[in-house]
Amino acid sequence: MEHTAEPTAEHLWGDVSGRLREALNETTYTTWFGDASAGTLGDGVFSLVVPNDFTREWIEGHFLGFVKAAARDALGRDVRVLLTVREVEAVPGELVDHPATRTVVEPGTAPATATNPKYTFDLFVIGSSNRFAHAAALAVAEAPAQAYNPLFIYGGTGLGKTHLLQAIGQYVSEHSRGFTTRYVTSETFMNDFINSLRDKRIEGFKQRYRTYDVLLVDDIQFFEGKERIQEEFFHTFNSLYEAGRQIVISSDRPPKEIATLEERLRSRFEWGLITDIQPPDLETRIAILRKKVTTDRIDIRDPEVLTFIAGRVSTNIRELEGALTRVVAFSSLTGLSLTVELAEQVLRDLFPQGNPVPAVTIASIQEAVSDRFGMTVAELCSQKRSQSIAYPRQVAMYLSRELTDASLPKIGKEFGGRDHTTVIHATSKITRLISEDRSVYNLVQDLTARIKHSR
Ligand SMILES: Nc1ncnc2c1ncn2[C@@H]1O[C@H](COP(=O)(O)OP(=O)(O)OP(=O)(O)O)[C@@H](O)[C@H]1O
Repeated sequence: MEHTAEPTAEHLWGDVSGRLREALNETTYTTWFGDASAGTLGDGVFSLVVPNDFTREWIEGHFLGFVKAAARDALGRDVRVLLTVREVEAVPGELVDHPATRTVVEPGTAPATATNPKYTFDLFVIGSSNRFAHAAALAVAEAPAQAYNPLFIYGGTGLGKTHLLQAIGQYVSEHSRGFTTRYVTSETFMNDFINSLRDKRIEGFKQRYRTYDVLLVDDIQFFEGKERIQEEFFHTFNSLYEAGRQIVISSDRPPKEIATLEERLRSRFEWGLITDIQPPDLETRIAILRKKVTTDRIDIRDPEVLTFIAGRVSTNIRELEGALTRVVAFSSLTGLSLTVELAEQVLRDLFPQGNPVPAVTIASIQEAVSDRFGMTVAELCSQKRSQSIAYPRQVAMYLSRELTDASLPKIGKEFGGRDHTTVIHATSKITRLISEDRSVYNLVQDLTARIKHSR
């Protein structure tokens, strides 16, 4: 860089990022530096702003030398490089699952769970197992508070409840201008309530939750045994209902099976429509994989590969998608073509044919992962955030999400009482790394095989 005066931080970052791009491969660069931006430059210190602590720790652990060297080359002298984490604030009215009261971004957590853009009606595959739930959700989205109110959708893990709830939210936001929509997990609702009590802002909480035109509450079974929050939800429900606003609720079981659900709340849920989602049949599973292949632009020439995967993974769509991801990752990492034989090789240990596999527990995953990394389960679940512990923890959270029935809040709780957004962050990060980094892919494959065979 030719300069006489001190360049700005932006100029320096422009130069440094160009050098990093050349030194690292494109994927690595995008993964770790794609969201970085220039901070400040002065007094011999260059600060670089990154989106979260996970990225900060990873860069510090792996690339700090690179960044320093690139900055030295660009400036012609040494500077200290300081990484800082970007502050994120919730945007009022945005369709996010994020308690607006919580502004502190915990290290290692995703700041806000922006609604997944893929959770739309267009990308939801209809089959006999979900036809009715889909039709009810669409009717509600087209005419909030007119078709079915409340709409209660229940079904086993990974069968598309969150997808449908968020599809309603996105549809209303796009088609009914002026309508306010909020998607929350029941855990977020509860945390929001608790924080408002603590901060003496309960009026604000009530005002907010009681004025949404469409309120979508996911995984309501989390309210089980929590009387105070059930009472608050009861009042929220009544206010919304009386004001002609739409409420949509999901749960892993029907209201009558949620033990200790207050009777008056249970009967409110029965005012509207209760519908279930069942595990998809083979045809639907193949159609879901086809849709995913098209959406993600995956190049699969042999259609038998999808039939094979759909035949192996039968109950949980999240697992089904996970199986596809692994097969595709293995093929692209090894350069081998995507055939049924390759899929069979990748899935052999993970989804053995024939004998039904007993359920995997979070505890068995924690044991296998901590054993592999030479640490104790207590350390794995501790509050420590160093990279050497955070990474195994994220792998274990990813496996818990993929291989067990546990909900996001439940997984967070089992890993030292963490927020469910931490689990979302961990799973999306590891999902991405699996297809980019052979060692991560191998690790996840080995661990899965070990966990499945240890029972
Ligand atoms: N019918 C469908 N068509 C396309 N994709 C689907 C369908 N059903 C589920 N999926 C996909 O399967 C994955 C799991 O679905 P989702 O998260 O909505 O399940 P869930 O029922 O909310 O599970 P949990 O109770 O564990 O939260 C998502 O990636 C979702 O997009």
